[in-house]
Amino acid sequence: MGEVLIKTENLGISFGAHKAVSNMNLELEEKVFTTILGPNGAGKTTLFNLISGLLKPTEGKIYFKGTDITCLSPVERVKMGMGRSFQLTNVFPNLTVYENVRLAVQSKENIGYRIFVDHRNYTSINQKADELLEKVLLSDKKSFIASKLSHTEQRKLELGMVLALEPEALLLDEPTAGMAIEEVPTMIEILAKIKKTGTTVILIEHKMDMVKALSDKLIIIVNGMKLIEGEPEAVSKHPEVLKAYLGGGVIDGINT
Ligand SMILES: Nc1ncnc2c1ncn2[C@@H]1O[C@H](COP(=O)(O)OP(=O)(O)OP(=O)(O)O)[C@@H](O)[C@H]1O
Repeated sequence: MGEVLIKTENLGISFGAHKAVSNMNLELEEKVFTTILGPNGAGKTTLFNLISGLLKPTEGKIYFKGTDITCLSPVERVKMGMGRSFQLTNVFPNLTVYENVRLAVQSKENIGYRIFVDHRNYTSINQKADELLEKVLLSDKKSFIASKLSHTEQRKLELGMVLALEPEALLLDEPTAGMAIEEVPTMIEILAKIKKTGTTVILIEHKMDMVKALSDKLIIIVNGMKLIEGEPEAVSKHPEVLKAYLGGGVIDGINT
């Protein structure tokens, strides 16, 4: 078992009388690709919002590499090594693909506001930007204006920008949302490469091809609570999971 990177202890949040996430105890280990599954409204995105600091819990604690981060801001969590995609909100639409990624690399290097910078730094930034574009299969779109990209390409760009922050833990909320089914394999290819580098990925995803191809571990959430977790094969055969999803089709195909 690897080191626990993210841990939640009795984590919960209520919106008025509604408990969107409750009594959530998770241990997410480094280098493990974990997929969070659950029906619509189960609390998956809310859980991500809690982990990444966009929402403050009404109960419980969150730890990152053993440090209590419950009260830290999202930016402080990013600095500690947590990366999260934000559904295209971080892409600058009027800049080129290359400029977008360069800016993300620059922000990581913390030299964004320096006027006089050794040109060797720029060479290294350019090199990193090129590598990232290759990783997300966008090298051929480098000079395109971001707003002119297809939706799928924009999702890839967004991913490249999050990767520029070199996160140890990468939280991805439905990276294939809005994509045509034939475009899913390219996202699987990109995430498989990221997985190979040893990045810890926590994914929320409904597309079962993707879940099956990448997950080492599944966590099923229903009504804001963890129903079960474990290896995909075992989880998909668990009677409680079959009962919870009977007719829902949410886990169709995991064990085929
Ligand atoms: N800011 C908020 N205020 C009030 N209720 C909220 C808020 N955010 C989420 N909820 C509620 O919490 C519940 C969980 O929502 P959440 O978006 O986390 O579900 P989800 O599992 O991500 O669903 P989906 O798969 O549809 O994205 C829902 O009932 C939702 O309406």
